[in-house]
Amino acid sequence: MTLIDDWLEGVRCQVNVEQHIFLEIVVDRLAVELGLKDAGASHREDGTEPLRHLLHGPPGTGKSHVLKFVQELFALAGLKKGIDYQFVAFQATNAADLDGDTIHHAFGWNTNKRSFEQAMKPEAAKQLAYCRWLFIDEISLVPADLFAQVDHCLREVKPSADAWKHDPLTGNTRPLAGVNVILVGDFKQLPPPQGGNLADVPHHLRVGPHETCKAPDPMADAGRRLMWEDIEGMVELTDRERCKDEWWNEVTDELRAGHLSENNWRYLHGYPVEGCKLSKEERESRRRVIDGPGDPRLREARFQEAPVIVANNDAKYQINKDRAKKYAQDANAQLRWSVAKDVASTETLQAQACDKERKIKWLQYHDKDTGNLLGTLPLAIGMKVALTEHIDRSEDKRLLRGTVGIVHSWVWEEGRQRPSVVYLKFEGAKWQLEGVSEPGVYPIVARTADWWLDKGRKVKVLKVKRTQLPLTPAYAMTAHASQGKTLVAVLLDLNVDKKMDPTIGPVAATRVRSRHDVLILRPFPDWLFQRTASDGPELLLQKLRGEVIDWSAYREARKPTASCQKCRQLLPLDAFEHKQWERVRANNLASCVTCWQGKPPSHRRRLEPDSLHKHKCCGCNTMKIADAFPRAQLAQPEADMMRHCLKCLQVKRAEGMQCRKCLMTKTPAKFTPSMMTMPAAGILCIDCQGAVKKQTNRQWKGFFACKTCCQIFPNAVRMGKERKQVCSNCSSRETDKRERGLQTCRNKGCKRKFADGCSKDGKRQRYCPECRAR
Ligand SMILES: Nc1ncnc2c1ncn2[C@@H]1O[C@H](COP(=O)(O)OP(=O)(O)OP(=O)(O)O)[C@@H](O)[C@H]1O
Repeated sequence: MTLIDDWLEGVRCQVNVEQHIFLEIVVDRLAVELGLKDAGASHREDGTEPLRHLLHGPPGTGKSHVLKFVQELFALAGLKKGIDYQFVAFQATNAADLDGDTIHHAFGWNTNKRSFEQAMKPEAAKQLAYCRWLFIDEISLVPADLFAQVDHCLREVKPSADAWKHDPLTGNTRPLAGVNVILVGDFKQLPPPQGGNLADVPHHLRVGPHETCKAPDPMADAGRRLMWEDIEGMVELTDRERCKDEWWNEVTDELRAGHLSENNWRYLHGYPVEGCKLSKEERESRRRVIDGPGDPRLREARFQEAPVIVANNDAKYQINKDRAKKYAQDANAQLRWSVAKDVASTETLQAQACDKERKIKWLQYHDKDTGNLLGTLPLAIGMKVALTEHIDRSEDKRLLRGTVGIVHSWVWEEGRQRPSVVYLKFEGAKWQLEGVSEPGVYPIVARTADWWLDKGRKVKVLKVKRTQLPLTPAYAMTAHASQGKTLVAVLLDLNVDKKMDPTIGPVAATRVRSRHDVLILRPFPDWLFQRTASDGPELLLQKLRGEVIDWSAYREARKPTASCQKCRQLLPLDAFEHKQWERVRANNLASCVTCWQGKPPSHRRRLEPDSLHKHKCCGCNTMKIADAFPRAQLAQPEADMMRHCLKCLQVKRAEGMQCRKCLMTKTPAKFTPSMMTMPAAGILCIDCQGAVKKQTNRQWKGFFACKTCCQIFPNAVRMGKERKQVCSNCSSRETDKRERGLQTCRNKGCKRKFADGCSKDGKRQRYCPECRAR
């Protein structure tokens, strides 16, 4: 038994079973590489291949926790951090928590640019040339294009002589240049704000082998391909270690799945729940939405210091300022404002007046627009502040962006707008600087950064230099910044914009150990957290678990196909015009755009967001977009339990359909084609349709004639008002909503409604008066 085997046995009591399985895999690979074990004796199928694994699990299952043991193991094995192995994360705060580095710094890249041409700093390239292990934490936040760049750079810097770079059988360079890469995170948490989500389905799987169109972002697609094809295995952690509160775990699981139940939503708000048998105390403990600023729970010590987790930077900026003022008031400390100094460049001075008034306006700009330096920074002794820049990357200190400290003291000369130095105290730090009285105290001085007034332009010209302390009050943080953290208590704002990713909710709510550590600052609508996120993460996990995925069914669910009556080709829905696809949805023959217009379309039809909304088919149990279902199936009563997609209906009804009038089961040939898509209660055979037609109007009781398709149906599928009766096949959004005398402007960017009118030559106007005037 080797030393590392002993170590593995020793840590068994400090990690759970699943975490131990992961450590066993790492130990196994390490033993093979160190020559302590023969590759043939490895537990893995192919012991000679480098390890490319994913450590996945919901929030608080101890993914980062287990990485600390890996660091311990590597130190024991004599591996050097930064040379033999690297622990990296995309966000500086996650890197600091891990005692690691940011991906950008480890790879020596500039943070502003992302391209294959971006040159690495020579020192970073030298270090990576020896690297055998790369651990990337919070992988869901890593942009797909950046991951492709990681692969590209590793291939570049690894020397050809590296024993692991090439596959000895094929001679090809291995993915990620043969480095052992462990990705750690949860793809059901927040995706990166830009650069593409790694868990999204790669282009070739999404469009299928017969499509020739290129991926919209080839670099992001390269990253996704690497993730989907070259990461070979996964260890899934499921035991919640951070939070043992069962009810709170149930709520966060519901938020995560996008199915917040009505009962739990009502409990959170303190609304009555029908049939609730819980004790008064239990119900009260479930009420997490506060009554208002006067709620006594806000005065509890843990919530006085708790950060507010918000969706975006604007809210963070405002809350930080307000709470800094409140802190100074409550602590009876003097609040002083450090005012930034802005110096406009010559180009800016030539372009606009940079007088006092303008500069005061600049001070109110968001720090994200002003080089991460606040215009006015509130400061009080004892106040919590966070760094907005990396201050000290040294191994023992790791004072990276986002690290929180407390204002210890400052040197502020009379009449100056900024202190010359602010001393911050970092709790728990063991280091002590020379000439400083206490451990963990670090001097922060003002920095200068450039920002641009014309930030949105391709070539920025209007530069301003800002000097300010790289600090911000630390009373609020975005959900992105909170990901990966364990916090004592949090205040949440869940009433987010509907355009925000719904995963904001579960990420923010899972930072604490129990429901008692959370307060929600205002009521929120339940539907915000009843929206499912993209299906990519679940499919990726299925693939890594080794489950078989039916990709053609996946494609059919996203983009149903139909054959064109003229060219007889099987084409996706965006190859048909809207009206023609509506015919497909009613099981009628339809023509593709090319055959309909007589020439190929200049572009594919863009689908309406409503038609992309997914529904579950009760036949094949697959989530499919609305356009994959006949309108009649979506419009029927209790559609959730009854609806069937076009494909399932065709299979189901091929054998026979029962007529509602004569109650006989007949072959589909005895019905008009559109009867195939009707709910069972709306089916009438051709003979019975004829029989009803022959009756006088008074005897039509129970039946009606559709005003659009003129067929006779049982009343069960009647839609619309008295004089506009249509069948549920023909009912469409537009029919009901169209307003008489108004038409929509054809300009795609406008789409304004305007009163019908004709031009002087008698032709109907296509554009609204504003667009015509332009
Ligand atoms: N086996 C364990 N025994 C005791 N405590 C544990 C164990 N595993 C994790 N923890 C504790 O649970 C908390 C959450 O762990 P950790 O931050 O590693 O979770 P995570 O899966 O990385 O969460 P997130 O997805 O939010 O980043 C930490 O305080 C950690 O110390």
